[in-house]
Amino acid sequence: MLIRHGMNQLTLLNNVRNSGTLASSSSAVLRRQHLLIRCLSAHSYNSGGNNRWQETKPSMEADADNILRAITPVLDPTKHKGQAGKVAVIGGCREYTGAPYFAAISALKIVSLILLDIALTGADLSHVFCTKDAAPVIKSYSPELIVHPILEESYSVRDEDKGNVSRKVVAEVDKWMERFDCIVVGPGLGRDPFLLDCVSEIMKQARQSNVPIVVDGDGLFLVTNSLDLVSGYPLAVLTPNVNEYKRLVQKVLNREVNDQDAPQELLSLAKQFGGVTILRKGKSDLISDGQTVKSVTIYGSPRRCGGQGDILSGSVAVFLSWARRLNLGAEGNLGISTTNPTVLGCIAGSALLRKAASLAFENKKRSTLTTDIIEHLGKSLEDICPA
Ligand SMILES: NC(=O)C1=CN([C@@H]2O[C@H](COP(=O)(O)OP(=O)(O)OC[C@H]3O[C@@H](n4cnc5c(N)ncnc54)[C@H](O)[C@@H]3O)[C@@H](O)[C@H]2O)[C@@H](O)CC1
Ligand SMILES: Nc1ncnc2c1ncn2[C@@H]1O[C@H](COP(=O)(O)OP(=O)(O)OP(=O)(O)O)[C@@H](O)[C@H]1O
Ligand SMILES: [Mg+2]
Repeated sequence: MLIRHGMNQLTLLNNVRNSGTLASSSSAVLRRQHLLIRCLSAHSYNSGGNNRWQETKPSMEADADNILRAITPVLDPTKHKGQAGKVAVIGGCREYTGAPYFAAISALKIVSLILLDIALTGADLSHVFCTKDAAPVIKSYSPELIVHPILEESYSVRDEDKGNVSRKVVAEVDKWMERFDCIVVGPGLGRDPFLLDCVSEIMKQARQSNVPIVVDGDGLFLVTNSLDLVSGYPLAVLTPNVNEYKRLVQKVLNREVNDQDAPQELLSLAKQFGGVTILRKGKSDLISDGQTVKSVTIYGSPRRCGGQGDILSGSVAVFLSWARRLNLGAEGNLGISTTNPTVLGCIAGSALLRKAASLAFENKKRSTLTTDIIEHLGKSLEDICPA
């Protein structure tokens, strides 16, 4: 019965997707999909209630599989380059070249999964803006990524040149900004003060252009020290790990992390940030936009190899772009919580990564590496959303 119910939902969603873009679908189809999404979001931890974490924990779990099916576009032979989504990663410096690669290649792999002919359509989908030292290394990992060696660290710029160099860096990224569906700021960015100043300007430009921003890694270090960069921006997503979350709570809520009431604390943090979406990574991933809290507890992997967070940030960038295109809530009759594309993107990204990590661990056990998990992203999506 459960299987049949799942298949009916899948058929419904596939029908919706096959009927073309949502904009061109009939309003009846739209309403059906909205109803489904509303059902998916019916159980959540809402800011209005007095519920406590312990009481609501089971019902907070997002129906991640159905959300993934709802927001993943169908394989479409008519799609041309760029229509599947374009993501840019701002990160990569002398110390870290793996992190931006993991984020960018994950985004590219997921986007490619909905394109029939990657040779014709897959190029130019995933960009990396990094320092000059990091660029040749990142390029050598993958010829499919477009790598821009434009960021500068303090050691390579004289004080008197900093103004000019900064303007050049920002203009170079801005040239591309309109083409991106989302930017990911921070994987392997490092913490050089001059570089971070330039990245602050890039974030301001993205915000001005209404481009969603996923902030991870050292981007969170930057944001924790300059809250205004994302505060009140509904298209911002923060993806803190345990340390990054601790620093955010200390800075914004002015107290230590309280694990006894994790959902309420996350809700307060997102609210205090003016409605940005925060994905708190951990044994289970918790997601809040200040209105609602959802959890993803799908079994992942017991291996904690570095780089899984980077896969997550690249994946969230793609899924939130797809969710945004659905224009959920356009008819104004939806529940507010999980119709937020940034929340949907986080749920989908988290679920996909955890499933891929679990598949990789089945094969590689203790020797599982981040690259093995990336190899399983395709199967992980295929299992939920068959082509
Ligand atoms: N293979 C790679 O290239 C990887 C790089 N990563 C990147 O590594 C960076 C750090 O991420 P973590 O998750 O380790 O972050 P954490 O916040 O857990 O930092 C790790 C430790 O290093 C210290 N630290 C880091 N940079 C510092 C600096 N410039 N000055 C002083 N202290 C510093 C922190 O205070 C902390 O004690 C991020 O940019 C992240 O994206 C990770 O994503 C893992 C994979
Ligand atoms: N204890 C855990 N058990 C199961 N899964 C976990 C656990 N901790 C984190 N994860 C999963 O791993 C993913 C990455 O989280 P993690 O905390 O490792 O990020 P990170 O430290 O930023 O990673 P990175 O090394 O890429 O910087 C999250 O989506 C989360 O679901
Ligand atoms: Mg990280």
